[in-house]
Amino acid sequence: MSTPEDTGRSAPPWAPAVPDPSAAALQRAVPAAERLLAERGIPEASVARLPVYLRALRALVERGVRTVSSEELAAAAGVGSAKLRRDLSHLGSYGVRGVGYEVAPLVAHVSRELGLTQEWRVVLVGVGNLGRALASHGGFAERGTVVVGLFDADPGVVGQEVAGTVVRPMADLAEVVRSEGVCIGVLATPGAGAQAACDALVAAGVTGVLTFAPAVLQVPEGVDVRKVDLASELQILAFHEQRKADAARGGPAGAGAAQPVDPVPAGLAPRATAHAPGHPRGVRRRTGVSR
Ligand SMILES: NC(=O)c1ccc[n+]([C@@H]2O[C@H](COP(=O)([O-])OP(=O)(O)OC[C@H]3O[C@@H](n4cnc5c(N)ncnc54)[C@H](O)[C@@H]3O)[C@@H](O)[C@H]2O)c1
Repeated sequence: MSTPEDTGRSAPPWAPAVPDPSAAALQRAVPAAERLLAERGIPEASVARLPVYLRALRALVERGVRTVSSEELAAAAGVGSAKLRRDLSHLGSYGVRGVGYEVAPLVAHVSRELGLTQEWRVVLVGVGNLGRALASHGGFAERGTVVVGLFDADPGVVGQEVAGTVVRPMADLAEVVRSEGVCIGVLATPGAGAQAACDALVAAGVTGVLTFAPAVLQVPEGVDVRKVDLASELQILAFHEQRKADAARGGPAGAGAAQPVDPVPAGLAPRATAHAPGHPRGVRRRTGVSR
């Protein structure tokens, strides 16, 4: 692939396009990553790498670095430089030959594309061990999100103060989502209560759900679910450790080497972010694989 960096094409204008009213409405209603996928046709894998680039770029800003080559930035982000150039070119962001990328403008550009220049208001449902830890996590604000409500179904939990916020009953959820302009909900309930809590979030008007619960959630078309699954991630690592151990013993699994007790299903390959566009409208979508 001939890259603009190689051909010396200059950087595009950084100024944001003036949004028309419908685009502005869409921006409020739909998570930024979905916009990148749906409107711009940017591959999901590329969108998923943008936060990684942003983290690496922010570290460069903190070190006072003003420009960075694609090779340096790719190394900092842990990807190949050709992939990085291709990903950033999807945003219309091209390095300049002999200079690379200007760091600060690129931070602003990627942040804007990821919707991080606006504040995303989030509610959290399920204020147990994990929910309390998440609510107390200070990193949300740095990433452009702010938790505006904590909710739980247990009357014994409702009314407690967690990280400076009083836990509210589920009956208040719809009102808070509406009045605070919330479009993202975080689920930290046990698996058994997850679908009911997810349904409550969706009924309240939430269109993006981040779930930590070990459950397959069903949501209507137009609602995005991302699943954080610690157990599966560990299982994937264990699978790869097993393969490395097999290779070190000089043969593939099966040549006398121990087999994984519970091999990782193909759909759980590392970084699997299957995007399944084009679901028939109105059909509830299963979310066994994180989107
Ligand atoms: N994904 C991960 O990496 C990861 C890591 C740790 C825990 N977890 C999962 O997170 C979940 C929470 O774990 P925990 O240790 O905090 O559990 P917990 O029992 O301490 O807390 C769960 C809370 O959810 C509330 N709840 C249950 N059903 C509800 C519903 N329908 N609506 C609203 N609130 C409801 C309960 O009242 C409780 O306060 C579990 O499913 C656990 O498996 C996931």
